[in-house]
Amino acid sequence: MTKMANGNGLKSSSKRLVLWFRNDLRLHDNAIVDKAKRSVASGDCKEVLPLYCFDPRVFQRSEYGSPKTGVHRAKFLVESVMDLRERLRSVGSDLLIAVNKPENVIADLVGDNGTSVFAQREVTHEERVTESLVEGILAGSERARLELFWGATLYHRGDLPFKSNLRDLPDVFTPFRNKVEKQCSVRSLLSEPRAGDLPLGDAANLPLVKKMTNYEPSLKDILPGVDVPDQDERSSLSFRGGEAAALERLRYYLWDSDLLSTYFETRNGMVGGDYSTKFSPWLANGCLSPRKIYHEISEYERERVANKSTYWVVFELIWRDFFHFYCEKHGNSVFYPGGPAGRRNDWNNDRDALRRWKEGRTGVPLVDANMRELLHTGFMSNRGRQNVASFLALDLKGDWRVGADHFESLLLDYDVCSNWGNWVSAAGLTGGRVNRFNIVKQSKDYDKAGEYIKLWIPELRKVPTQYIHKPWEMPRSVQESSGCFIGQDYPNPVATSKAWETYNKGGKKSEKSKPYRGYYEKRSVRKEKKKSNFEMYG
Ligand SMILES: Cc1cc2nc3c(=O)[nH]c(=O)nc-3n(C[C@H](O)[C@H](O)[C@H](O)COP(=O)(O)OP(=O)(O)OC[C@H]3O[C@@H](n4cnc5c(N)ncnc54)[C@H](O)[C@@H]3O)c2cc1C
Repeated sequence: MTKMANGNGLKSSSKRLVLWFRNDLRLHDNAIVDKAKRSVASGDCKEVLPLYCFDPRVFQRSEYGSPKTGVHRAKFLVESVMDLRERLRSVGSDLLIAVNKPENVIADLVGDNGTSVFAQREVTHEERVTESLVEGILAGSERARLELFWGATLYHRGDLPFKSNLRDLPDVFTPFRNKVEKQCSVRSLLSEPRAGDLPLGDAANLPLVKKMTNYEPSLKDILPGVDVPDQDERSSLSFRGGEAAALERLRYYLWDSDLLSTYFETRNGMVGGDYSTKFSPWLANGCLSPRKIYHEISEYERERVANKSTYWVVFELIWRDFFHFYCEKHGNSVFYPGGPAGRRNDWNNDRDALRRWKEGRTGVPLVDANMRELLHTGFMSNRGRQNVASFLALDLKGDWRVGADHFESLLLDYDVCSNWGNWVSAAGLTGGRVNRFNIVKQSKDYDKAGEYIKLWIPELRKVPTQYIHKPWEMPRSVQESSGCFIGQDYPNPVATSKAWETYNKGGKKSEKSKPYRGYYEKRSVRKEKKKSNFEMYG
């Protein structure tokens, strides 16, 4: 008998299973659910206690002073957890919910006849520390243990064509993609539980279990003193957490709208819900399995059309896998100032510039519009993320970790590997190529008429298109007629780059212009195209 069991009177005649949900808030294609189902079916256990803990450490302030989880993501998370409970109830189970550290809660749930705790394995520092703390607690009992399962990626960790410690995992995407596509296949989906597959058993009557299954979490419990803002009407999508909403979005994007078939052409947009899949918040919380998306796309390709667009969503999911495995390989160095490349730390700490970047007041419209969208909604397009990250790290030379931390705080789809991996890459610290974006060129290419800029920067609404990408060049008379005085209604740019001058005011490219004709991405596409039609920076 364990100390924990004695303390809490959780006596039971059968072996208990605690399903500790983390970033896997779904019933479909879920490794821990599948294993639990099989343990029950084989008679190995009769009590399954699904559990979710709102860990207070995840809601504290970061070392940079930001709330680690901002209000938009916290709301999405509560919705996701509540949806999981609904789905568990629909199969005759329930979800125990606590606002407490997992190691404390799990200690209280250990039964006196043996307990296994199943959880999805994570790869980054803080998550692994929590795993060790749970392990430490269970080590006090001979008959309790933690079992970790792989479940976050498209390709299973165990199927990778690399050494088990990932030392030979390529540090750049293309060789990684080539190898996994050639040598691995995506596993089939794990089946969902049916009624009775996950019985609470006798444990259902325990006071502690009753208390936790009756508990309805609210945002006030996990983020005390923080009010939930109304949804901004300019939001690209009305994101709602949970597996049900995730599957709805999947159905909409593939089957109801056929948007999948044009993804390649639309994916660089910035306005509205349809330009890209918007699967990321659900993927990050595990409400949607990447394998589910993959198999659904295969079905779509069989039934409707298979083209570059249908492939490209899978390609993006491989990017997601790449950063997951990259972060596992490189460990804590992805959080260091010099990144895995170990470059000397020469990032500046101009607080005013960093603050202006965060608030969307740099005076560079494409950057500001994106930063304001993030602040108000918790979302930003991939195009936007690439640009604001490049601007911070390579134009302002600001400490990229402040940027990554700000994203961590605000993003609805924050995923430790996708975020820190993309940031370390944007800062040029992976050892691979450095993608410095020409912000003005990008603005002209992807927001030609300034529709996106005007949506998020009302001060610029009357500015003629000719000046919308570089308002600091507006003559005084135009500032007057558009009701926007630079330095007064809208700031002077915190930084500019010589490269931005390489395009004429009308938006035409100056043929003689140096120092980087076109932005890096285009050049790399041309180079990569020689190898494959499907190669491009994601
Ligand atoms: C600085 C920076 C930080 C980022 N932080 C995150 C993050 O915290 N969480 C996150 O999910 N994505 C992050 N991304 C990647 C990407 O911007 C988002 O996944 C994408 O914008 C989400 O929108 P979507 O679901 O419509 O993507 P789609 O274009 O529809 O792509 C489909 C899916 O592929 C995956 N994906 C696409 N691009 C990438 C990429 N570059 N890296 C990893 N996965 C990718 C995502 O899971 C996405 O949902 C970041 C990118 C940058 C440049």
